[in-house]
Amino acid sequence: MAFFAHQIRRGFSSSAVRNVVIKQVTIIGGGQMGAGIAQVAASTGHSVTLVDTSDDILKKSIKTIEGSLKRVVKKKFADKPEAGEEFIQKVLKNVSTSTDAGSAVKSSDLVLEAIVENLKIKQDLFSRLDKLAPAHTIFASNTSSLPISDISSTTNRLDRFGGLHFFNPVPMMKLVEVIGTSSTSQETFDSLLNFSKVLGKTPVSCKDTPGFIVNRLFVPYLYEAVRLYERGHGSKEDIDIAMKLGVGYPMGPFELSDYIGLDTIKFIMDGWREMDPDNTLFAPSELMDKLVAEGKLGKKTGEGFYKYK
Ligand SMILES: CCCCCCCC(=O)CC(=O)SCCNC(=O)CCNC(=O)[C@H](O)C(C)(C)COP(=O)(O)OP(=O)(O)OC[C@H]1O[C@@H](n2cnc3c(N)ncnc32)[C@H](O)[C@@H]1OP(=O)(O)O
Ligand SMILES: NC(=O)C1=CN([C@@H]2O[C@H](COP(=O)(O)OP(=O)(O)OC[C@H]3O[C@@H](n4cnc5c(N)ncnc54)[C@H](O)[C@@H]3O)[C@@H](O)[C@H]2O)C=CC1
Repeated sequence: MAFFAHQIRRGFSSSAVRNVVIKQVTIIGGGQMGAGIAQVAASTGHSVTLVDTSDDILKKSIKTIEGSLKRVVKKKFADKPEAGEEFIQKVLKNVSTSTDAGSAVKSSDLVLEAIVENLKIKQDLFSRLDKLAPAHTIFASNTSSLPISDISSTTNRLDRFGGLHFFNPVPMMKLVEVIGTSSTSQETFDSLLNFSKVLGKTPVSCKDTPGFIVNRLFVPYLYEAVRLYERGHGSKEDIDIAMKLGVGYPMGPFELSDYIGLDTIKFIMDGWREMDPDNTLFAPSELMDKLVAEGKLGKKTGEGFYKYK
């Protein structure tokens, strides 16, 4: 019975199309995440089109991919530098770039969006692409915090829409959260799970709830670390050391906040507070607000909780 209910929830029907085997991938957004996802997809034999708003940005994306591939190859092909170089060239051949999302999606099995974390902009993008992509094409978002059902609501492919949430840095982090809404079909969900596995990642199944699994637990933790520091209960350095050596996290909460970007973390928390103002887990932090207002957003601006220049 439980199994049956699950199938209904995912919109399974006997006439539904079979699972889509994902070979051609369009990734919209060539920033931190999009470039990383493109690299991993191309490294695992997919044909990737990376889309952004300008050729200059796309040139930077390819440079990032090249730099990251060099780091991967240094380890993977430590004794065979020529094979390593061959691997890099092969991977780069699998990636093409475009500033025209509409044309790029026409031959795609999967359109994965990793653009700015703004609901309206994501909705507009998918609404436009919905009219241009083939019927079988699956749409997915890499959003950190927005409901997938809100992003998909402007399309007519609710059954072929899900979430694929990767982690930064994508080439190193093994997890992918696969998110199904109440309309995502079982076939779509399975295709996304399979795709994650083919990328060499470990997928976990998530509901379309705020922050899915990881961010729902981790964003309040990062904020509580800042509040603990604000209360004068520990220095930033000691809190970072404590979490690294006490529970084995690779980065302490202040290092990780700077790495992700304080604006991103604050944006997520502000959104959740708006939805649930009485939840004390979502309480603000004066220091976080002040640093973001001053443009001290972390590593990317040279200063956040720590200085990087
Ligand atoms: C969650 C809160 C809310 C956020 C909301 C938005 C965010 C999200 O929605 C979800 C997220 O992504 S949350 C962030 C998740 N990521 C983490 O927690 C990263 C934690 N840090 C680490 O795992 C390691 O420090 C790390 C792997 C980064 C680096 O390793 P190490 O600490 O050992 O330092 P390194 O010496 O620099 O690196 C060691 C070797 O790792 C390889 N590597 C690192 N970055 C790479 C990259 N980008 N590409 C390819 N290879 C890379 C590399 O082999 C490096 O060796 P070298 O190249 O010789 O240095
Ligand atoms: N940074 C992180 O640690 C993580 C971020 N995410 C999510 O991934 C998404 C992207 O994040 P980042 O890569 O960090 O952002 P980013 O700012 O590094 O890159 C976003 C890219 O999208 C491009 N872009 C914006 N609007 C566009 C449009 N309409 N069409 C084509 N390209 C467009 C921008 O030019 C930029 O290159 C966001 O939804 C974010 O919440 C998810 C996991 C981790």
